[in-house]
Amino acid sequence: MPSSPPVLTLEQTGRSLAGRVIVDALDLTVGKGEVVGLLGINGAGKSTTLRLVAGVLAPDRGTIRLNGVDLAEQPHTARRAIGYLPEDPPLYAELTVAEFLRFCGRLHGLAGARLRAQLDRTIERCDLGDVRRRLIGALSKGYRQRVGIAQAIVHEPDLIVLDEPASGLDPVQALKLRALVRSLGEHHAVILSTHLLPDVSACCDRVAILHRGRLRYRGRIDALDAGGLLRVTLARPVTADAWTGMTGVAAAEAIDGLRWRLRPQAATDAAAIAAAVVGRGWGLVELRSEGSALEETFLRIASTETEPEPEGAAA
Ligand SMILES: Nc1ncnc2c1ncn2[C@@H]1O[C@H](COP(=O)(O)OP(=O)(O)OP(=O)(O)O)[C@@H](O)[C@H]1O
Repeated sequence: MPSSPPVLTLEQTGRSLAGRVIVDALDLTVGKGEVVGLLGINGAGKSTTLRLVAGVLAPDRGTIRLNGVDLAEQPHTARRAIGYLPEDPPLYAELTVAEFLRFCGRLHGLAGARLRAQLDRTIERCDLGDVRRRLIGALSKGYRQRVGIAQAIVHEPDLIVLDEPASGLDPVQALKLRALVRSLGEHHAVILSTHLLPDVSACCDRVAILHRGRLRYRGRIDALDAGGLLRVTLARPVTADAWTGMTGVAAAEAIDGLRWRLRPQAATDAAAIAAAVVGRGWGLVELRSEGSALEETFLRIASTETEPEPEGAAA
């Protein structure tokens, strides 16, 4: 957890559109050096939240502060600290990658040697060197997403806002993109929206689960990873009592005589549990992860129709 004050602070932020409350009572912080994932099903309010954060849509209640500056009171100062990749990146198909990024840098007030240096740095960070002279309209979806991210970071903003950055990418491109987001999180505050659990597990430090416009859960990813369930298949039947006291087992539930669902005390306990089962001669047939606590939490929240659930760990 970063020790410096948050780059982004939302306090009881909300917005209605067309007479309907779209997001409400959002309380969230994002600090330098962390990636926060905003997770939610289609229509949960992720894009609306990010539009508010990026300053392209004004909240009608609550506040949003960038480095302590109220986005509503000083929009120009606050927005200088933001880089935004919307769901549909605003790219100019008829420009080359370098031309487009130079144009974006100028819009953010960069010029001369500083602009050239930032251009080179951004192209290198986003791995766009091979295509810098190619027309954007001729690029693959994966490269276009990278150009979208490049335009969001060319001015070195404190806060990077990414709306579904991995959407529509093949698995290889998605992996590369997650690595890029992870690296951006080392020096910036990053908030990204997604409905993909692997995105959150792979590149976020914290997750905020949004459902029907309200934040229903905020917590650290490592805390959720620690609670993942294990499914164990044995060659011989054992009793529930037999699991009691085994190092690393927090709870055990029988699926049938030979299959068990275990909750380990920590992710690293899976190896210890496997060793203990083998040591007891129970005939270990299989031990595998059965969905993470993140998945469990997300699916539980996403299946609620009306009343908000109590919040999980506060971020
Ligand atoms: N300009 C608007 N006017 C009226 N309703 C809107 C407007 N923009 C968004 N909405 C509604 O707000 C809700 C949340 O939309 P939003 O795009 O923020 O969700 P999302 O979580 O990003 O969804 P997705 O994953 O499908 O992109 C939806 O029901 C949407 O129809």
